[in-house]
Amino acid sequence: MSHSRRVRLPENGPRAVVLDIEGTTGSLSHVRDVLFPYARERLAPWLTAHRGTAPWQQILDAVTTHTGAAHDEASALALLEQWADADVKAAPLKTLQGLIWAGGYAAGELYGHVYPDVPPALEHWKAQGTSRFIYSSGSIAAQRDWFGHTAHGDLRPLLDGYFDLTTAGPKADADSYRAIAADLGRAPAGLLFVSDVGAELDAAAEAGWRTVAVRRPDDERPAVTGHEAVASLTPLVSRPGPGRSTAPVGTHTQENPSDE
Ligand SMILES: CSCCC(=O)C(=O)COP(=O)(O)O
Ligand SMILES: [Mg+2]
Repeated sequence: MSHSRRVRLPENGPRAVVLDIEGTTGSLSHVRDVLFPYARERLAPWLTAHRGTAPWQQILDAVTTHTGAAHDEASALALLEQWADADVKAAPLKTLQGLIWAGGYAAGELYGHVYPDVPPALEHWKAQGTSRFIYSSGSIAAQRDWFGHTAHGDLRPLLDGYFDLTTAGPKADADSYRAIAADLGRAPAGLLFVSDVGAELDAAAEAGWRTVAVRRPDDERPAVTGHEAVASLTPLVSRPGPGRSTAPVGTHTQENPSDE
């Protein structure tokens, strides 16, 4: 893996960094070994407990829309369980996982794992005038809960907005990065995407974005190739920037509207 000093944010013009969660800002194993099982064992109980309510109907409608075929609770549950078991990034599952996890955070049973280099990196970019966004397959509600419940405190004030499958599209699709750039009103060359997944980075690069691959030391998967690579966010913030302020614009889910 390279830890090259060539990693740089754009020198001029609007600048924003878009960060992945699982495997990048937070631990892959925490998502897969804690969050996913927590939701998996509660899929059926959640549907039973919420039967007939608006959120229950929203999930059934989402499964119907996603598959193009009508589903009742039993057939929707069967699909949701299949998707969960295969880690399929299907929006209806991601929405339901987020609803279930919300209960876990509220009960103090869950927390969002965030690596210690992440808060100072976000602080640095904020001070530098670089906008900070999250793009994850997890629902926006799940992303907010994750960053709102970390060992480093509530990190949401350090973030300008969130993108997910429903607002941007699949993460391995270049059109999703074009959609985010359009939403932010920014040229792709002024955007940096940081992720642990090569296919996502390839898609962002295809859309004209700058890319950096992350492979955390506790992550045993093979290194991502074809992109600048780092083991933490620290190399990305080692250079003092000119500090040009860039207000987020567009229809993305925006945090801190006065924070620019
Ligand atoms: C707290 S967000 C949960 C992450 C998740 O559900 C997921 O599938 C991981 O996707 P990512 O795009 O963050 O790698
Ligand atoms: Mg990831």
